[in-house]
Amino acid sequence: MSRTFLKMNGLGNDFVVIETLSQPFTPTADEIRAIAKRGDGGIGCDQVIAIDPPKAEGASAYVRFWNADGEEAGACGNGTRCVAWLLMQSGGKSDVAFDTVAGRLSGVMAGDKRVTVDMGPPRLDWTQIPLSEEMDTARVELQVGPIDAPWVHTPVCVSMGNPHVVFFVDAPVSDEFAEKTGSLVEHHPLFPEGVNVGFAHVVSRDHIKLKVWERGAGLTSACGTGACAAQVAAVRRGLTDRTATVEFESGPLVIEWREADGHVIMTGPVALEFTGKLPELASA
Ligand SMILES: N[C@H](CCC[C@H](N)C(=O)O)C(=O)O
Repeated sequence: MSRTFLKMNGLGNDFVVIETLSQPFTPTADEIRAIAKRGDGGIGCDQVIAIDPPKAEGASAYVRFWNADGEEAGACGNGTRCVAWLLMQSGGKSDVAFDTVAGRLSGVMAGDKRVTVDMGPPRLDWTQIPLSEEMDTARVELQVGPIDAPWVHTPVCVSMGNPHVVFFVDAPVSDEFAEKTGSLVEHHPLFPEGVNVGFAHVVSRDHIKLKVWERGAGLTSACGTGACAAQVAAVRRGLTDRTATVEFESGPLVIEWREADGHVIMTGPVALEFTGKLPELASA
């Protein structure tokens, strides 16, 4: 039986979203890679997302994320907004909650095709990123490039249910720089589960320009959890106030690291590109 999918994106970070209510979806890594492949028979996306039946009271669904390289990811902020929007649209609701491996997330409508999601609290201890050795995650001993003149150094690490390392840079970086440097850091031994690599330029106390090299997906147009991590990192360093616009070349997200409960609240757009039928998958 072939499955329907929805092709969606958040600021160009794109997803193949599969509803598995009628038939369980247990893809192999190869099958995820085949779906995510751009061209050569693939649909092409940064992440694949499955919306499964709920497992717990109060949740509308259980949601799983895979990167284009076939590996599961614990969180996906732009994807979370897209899933929240889909569940609210199909349920005729203006708010929704669903579960992921990283915990319960919730969303509310914030305008036409705009969604605010509560991404939960950041995890800040070295064991929660995780790092391979004990370190102060607000000033991580890591540098990239020549020893005496590193290209980037002393980042902040934050987990939003997935690992992020944020380097603060004096000016927005080029795609080439993000690819060269991000690909070196993604699998650095300091990050036993790999890491998403953000390059954040703080414009003012409420404005960050960000570019992210994503674990398992490479350079993407935008990264929601990366934006959350960059804002948390900037607040930890005293560089921004609690709410900031985190701007990608493809557009902005508004991120608040809420004082009251420590949760990170993200607001941004969702886009539905098209729907289609997945090619027959052997195991899924
Ligand atoms: N694009 C996603 C991030 C996916 C993170 C994934 N690359 C990982 O391995 O954690 C977002 O909007 O948050």
